[in-house]
Amino acid sequence: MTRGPITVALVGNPNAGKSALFNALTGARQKIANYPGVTVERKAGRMTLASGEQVELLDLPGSYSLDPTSPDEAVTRDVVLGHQAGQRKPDALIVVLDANNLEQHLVFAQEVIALGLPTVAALNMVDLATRDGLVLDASGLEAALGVPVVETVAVRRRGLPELAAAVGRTIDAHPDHAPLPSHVDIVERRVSARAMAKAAIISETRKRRLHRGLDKVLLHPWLGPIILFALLFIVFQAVFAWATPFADALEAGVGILSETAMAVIPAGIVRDAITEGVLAGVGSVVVFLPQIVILFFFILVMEATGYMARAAFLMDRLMAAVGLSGRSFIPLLSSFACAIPGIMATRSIADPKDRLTTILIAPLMTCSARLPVYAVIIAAFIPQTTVGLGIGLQGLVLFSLYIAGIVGAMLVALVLRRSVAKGQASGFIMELPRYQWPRMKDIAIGLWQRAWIFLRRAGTIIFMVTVVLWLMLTFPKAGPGEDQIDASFAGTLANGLAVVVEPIGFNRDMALALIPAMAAREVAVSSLATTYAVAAENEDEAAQALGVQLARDWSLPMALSFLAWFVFAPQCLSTIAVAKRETNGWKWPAFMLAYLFALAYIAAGATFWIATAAGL
Ligand SMILES: Nc1nc2c(ncn2[C@@H]2O[C@H](COP(=O)(O)OP(=O)(O)OP(=O)(O)O)[C@@H](O)[C@H]2O)c(=O)[nH]1
Ligand SMILES: [Mg+2]
Repeated sequence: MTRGPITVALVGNPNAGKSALFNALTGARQKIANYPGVTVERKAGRMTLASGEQVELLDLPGSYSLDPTSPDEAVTRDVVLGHQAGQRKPDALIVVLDANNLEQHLVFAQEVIALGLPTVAALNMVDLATRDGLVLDASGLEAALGVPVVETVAVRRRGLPELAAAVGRTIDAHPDHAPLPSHVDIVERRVSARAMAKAAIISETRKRRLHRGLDKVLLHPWLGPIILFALLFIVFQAVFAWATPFADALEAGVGILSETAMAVIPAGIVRDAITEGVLAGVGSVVVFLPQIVILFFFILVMEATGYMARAAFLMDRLMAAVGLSGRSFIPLLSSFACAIPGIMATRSIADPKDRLTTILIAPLMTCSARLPVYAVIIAAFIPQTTVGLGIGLQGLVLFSLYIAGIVGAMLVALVLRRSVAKGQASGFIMELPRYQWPRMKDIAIGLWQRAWIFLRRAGTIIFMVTVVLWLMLTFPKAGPGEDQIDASFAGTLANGLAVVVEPIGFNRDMALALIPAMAAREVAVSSLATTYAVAAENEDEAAQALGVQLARDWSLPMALSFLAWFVFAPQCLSTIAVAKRETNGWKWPAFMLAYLFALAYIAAGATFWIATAAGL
């Protein structure tokens, strides 16, 4: 039998080091990088076997299965099965395994070996395994897989002659290709991958074992989500419990500034602008700095330790259930800071409908700008009691608001994926980073950045909007016996809007806060503070904390309905603008605006009427 030029193909999971091996074996310069999905098409090169025979070597895109979920995986399947036009089935395969992720990589390796082509396994990246204290048994693995296993370090060219020799021997030993019937399904392959990976370990350091044990618990199908939920719960408890002394100190500081302004600035418009607008308004927002810092402290620690990637892994299943892929997790997670970077991060999502859905639900993740709004209302209306087990009621309510946003987002995604953004969930497998202790310096820098963003917002947009609002509340001046707010420009507008929001329990002052809050969420707090300061009959009343004034003027159902509104209401105008840029038009931002307003209206209304009916 005559053979054409012999073709050997490199296959394996993404990021196994196939392209690095390809370059080392052929002298080519294929792009390699430390993330999955670098190679997206087949590339050919020449390599020389020990016999001096020249063979064609193919570098293929990484793949998790011969049952492809993406176009690049389809390339691999077509080449390996000989379905590629103008290309024979390869004469041999080199399946590349990452020694550090053996269990995961062996799943696909078994599927490849079952094809029955002459196959050699390259146990790659053994240098990293050795560094981490993992020693593997290549010959044991060879017996388990039924194909030669050669240890390699592609980037140091180690094991390459041995690999080429093994390939030559295997081709000679298998003159024809008789596919083995394969009755093994993916679940069985996973089980045997786990057994083989375990059996292949000769020795492992305690640290590595500890990390694996940690993953067993944290990624456990039901224990993992419970731990994640519990952790988040603790975070929100801490946001209230730890922040209180700092927030009180800041509030006292703002109070002192206000008194000083009263004392040194002669009565008049300038003093009012400073005390009612800047100090009452902007000051009421700045006092939430501690809460923001504490929330981001936890987020940064979870990211730095490697836990956040595991949370994404856990969430993948939930996301798939609503038709989203785990790729949406990171954009949605960033949206907890702010929807703008979140929406921009959706660029990493390949599927356009997946991406659109993620953009549309990103505003439902509770951005940090909403934290002051939640915190001020909760502090004013929810008693500082515990509900047993030392669980604070205030933290619990805050946690529920975040959960309400997430649940809302999942439900909306479910609907969107069955209507305007119809599509199937695509699979998502990610490499999990190593666990490590967070570096305090990195955390400190991250916190400083978040704090600075918050303070800069307070000093710019929140400041400007509040001052404009103060002007609109102060003019025109009320006649004798007239209410200053009702007489003002802002009050006139608010009274108009109040007609629309009255059915959901909002009063004039709440309606008034809604419009400027479109510029930045926190402005809802500063505008309430400014409104009450302007409306105050005397200086003592004006000096009262915002919380006291809210508790006096609002009922509990009103407060709850205001909270419900902010869970769903569309975010700031910048978010809408980014959505327009990322979707190339006004259609989707308009849709987003409409559905979020509708949801907010319904949720706030339902909350108000249910709370009222319950006698709260
Ligand atoms: N330390 C070490 N690094 C390696 C080794 N082999 C590959 N790498 C690195 O691993 C990363 C992934 O290598 P690639 O060759 O791009 O992986 P690939 O399998 O082609 O990945 P895809 O094209 O995404 O499927 C790169 O950063 C390589 O430098 C190795 O043996 N040791
Ligand atoms: Mg590659």
